[in-house]
Amino acid sequence: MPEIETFTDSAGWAEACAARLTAALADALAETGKAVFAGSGGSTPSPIYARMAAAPLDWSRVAVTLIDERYVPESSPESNAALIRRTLMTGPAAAARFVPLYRPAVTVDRAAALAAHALAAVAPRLDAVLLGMGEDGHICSMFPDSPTLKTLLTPTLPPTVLGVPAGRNGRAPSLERLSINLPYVMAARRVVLALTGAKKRAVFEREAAGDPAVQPIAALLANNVPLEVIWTEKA
Ligand SMILES: O=C1O[C@H](COP(=O)(O)O)[C@@H](O)[C@H](O)[C@H]1O
Repeated sequence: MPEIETFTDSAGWAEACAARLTAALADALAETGKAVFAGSGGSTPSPIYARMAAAPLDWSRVAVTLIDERYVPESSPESNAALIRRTLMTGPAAAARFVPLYRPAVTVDRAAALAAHALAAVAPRLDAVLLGMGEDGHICSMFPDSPTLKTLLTPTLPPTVLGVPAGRNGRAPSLERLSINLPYVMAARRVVLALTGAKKRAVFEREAAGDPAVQPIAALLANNVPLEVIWTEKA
């Protein structure tokens, strides 16, 4: 079980997450002259993004992408791209280049192939990754019960982006999705998992000990992803 770094205040939690991620981007900029950040969507990361946006990085040399996306255009309130543009890519950070996962293609699988191609051109390796986790244990768009889960969790594939179908019979996800796969996370320079709330902490602790073939968190740990788990009771 990895250490869960615990913060009693949400500001300290957001600050700690942002500091780890921007330090990884600064290291990459110093070593290679460029850096790639992949962020999560959902309700958790906005305070982290607000703090990252204030970091004194040369954002013009940073590429920003997503760990997963709903298969919707940026005009949709479900769009993770819209969230990250609004909360991270502001002020000096607006100079960063955004690499979207969503593409208005004929199918979600075709869109995933186009996104994988675009991402590979700028990011054979991600320098800083911010993961979130749903209360059902999904990370990225690796949903328990999804037919794409096994492929997304196969550690021997090359890093790529895959289409994820909507769940059937009321199961998550409600929309088609796009997701990076486990090898992208495994190859990353630094990976932060930002958790909030007692329920997610309990899910994490339970899933960490689970079957890596069907539980994303267990798969990350089994494949030695250097996960930095940072938790606070309330965001
Ligand atoms: O659908 C998603 O959910 C997870 C968790 O979201 P949250 O609202 O519980 O913070 C998120 O990490 C992922 O990027 C997003 O697409």
